[in-house]
Amino acid sequence: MNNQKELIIDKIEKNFSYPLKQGNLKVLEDVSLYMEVGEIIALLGPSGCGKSTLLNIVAGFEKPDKGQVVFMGKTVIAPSPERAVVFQSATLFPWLTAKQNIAYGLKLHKQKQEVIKEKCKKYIELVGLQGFENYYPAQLSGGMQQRVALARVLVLEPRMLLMDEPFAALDAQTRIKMQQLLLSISAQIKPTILFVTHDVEEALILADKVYVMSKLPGRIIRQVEVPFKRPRSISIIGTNGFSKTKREILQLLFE
Ligand SMILES: Nc1ncnc2c1ncn2[C@@H]1O[C@H](COP(=O)(O)OP(=O)(O)OP(=O)(O)O)[C@@H](O)[C@H]1O
Repeated sequence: MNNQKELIIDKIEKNFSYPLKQGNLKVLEDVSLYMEVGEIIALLGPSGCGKSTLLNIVAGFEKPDKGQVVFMGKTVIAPSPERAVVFQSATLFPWLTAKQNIAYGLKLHKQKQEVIKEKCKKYIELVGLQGFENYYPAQLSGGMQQRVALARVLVLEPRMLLMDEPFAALDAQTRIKMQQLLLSISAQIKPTILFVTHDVEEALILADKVYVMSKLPGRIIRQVEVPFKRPRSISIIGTNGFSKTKREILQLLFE
């Protein structure tokens, strides 16, 4: 990774609308977002405020009406493995084992067999999937499937992870385990992460900064600095700083 202060995204995206039969639906308005290398940013806002749309624009799936996404000095014009996306549902290939799912992208990029073997081993260990390599997705729990989905993108060593409510479908206990896993991955390989959630606690556990969005059309109404240094653990929950920042964000959301 480059120096921590490098600007990774310079997003000067004025507006974004979806064309509908009954007229354009304005989804985003005057949104600018800046990220530094290794930083975790949470995008938090009410349902339907445009969080996923913003993430899709950064991923290169959608184009802004005005403005641009600049990533490592270049304008984003299409999706790239450098900006890997993790969705709420793991979307694994059901006919491939966990290991084969993880190796798939490397094979597609025509990597050498020994490189595939070495990288799969590294990332299977990183996400804690040892012993489950040869299981098929249907034989794995929801949390394990999300571990495979995470390893499948990490193995491509992207500069940025775009995560769209990746833990929202999991039960509360598994969700906490996955948050701990992401904190540990962040401490070990420091990927830059844009994380969409509508869970205030999740945003505070994971992020360095929380961008709070308004209702539709989505605008960024506040950038909240999370007052906890890294490495961090979920023991920050329940501290005074955590409760105070949570209250501040909830007030913004309900204003
Ligand atoms: N492909 C599309 N065509 C038309 N409208 C869309 C499309 N995708 C999303 N929308 C609309 O754009 C708005 C923003 O949707 P988006 O999914 O970005 O919100 P969100 O904040 O991620 O929501 P949630 O938290 O519920 O997932 C919503 O009103 C949604 O109905």
